[in-house]
Amino acid sequence: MTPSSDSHWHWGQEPPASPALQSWLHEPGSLTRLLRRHCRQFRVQVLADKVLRPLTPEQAVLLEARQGYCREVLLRCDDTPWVYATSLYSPATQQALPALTGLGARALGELMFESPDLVRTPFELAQLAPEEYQRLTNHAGLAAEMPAAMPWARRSALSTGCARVLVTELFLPDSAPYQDTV
Ligand SMILES: C=C(O[C@@H]1C=C(C(=O)O)C=C[C@H]1O)C(=O)O
Repeated sequence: MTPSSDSHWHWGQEPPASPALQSWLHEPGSLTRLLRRHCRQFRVQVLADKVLRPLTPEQAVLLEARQGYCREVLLRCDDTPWVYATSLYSPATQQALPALTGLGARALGELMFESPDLVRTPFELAQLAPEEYQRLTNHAGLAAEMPAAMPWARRSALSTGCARVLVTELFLPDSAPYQDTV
């Protein structure tokens, strides 16, 4: 499952009402850096790092390629998974930025935000439907309880030189700072 290209995720939804969540969803800097500021111990848990072949038609359009790579992680703060993230990129990007492959527990954000020429596209937002959330929790091995409010995700492409990575980040329901009520 690769949410950035999964047609079950309805991108382009209206932003949520909570100001805290709004500010997290629109944070333009490195999310890794922001998360590190909010916990004692930050950890990247790699769920998958794989070649996508063949691509779905939507992935092929997003990547402008016939095959691609997908890294799937949980960003854990003091061991609690706060963010589920996927990164999709093409073979051309892999060649332009070979360090992308085999990053292991090093955060992709730390690699990309090192580049002074890094730019990102405007964020698209999606709120998960309960069945999508259930699918994802099964897939990622997360606690399966249904949250009171469905979580929000954002996606944006990060580019540096010829490298372009489509990053999708889902803010998991927990006692994280972005869960402040309105
Ligand atoms: C894109 C960033 O990096 C984060 C780290 C990721 C990883 O290590 O695979 C994936 C997505 C991001 O949430 C960031 O820090 O902004």
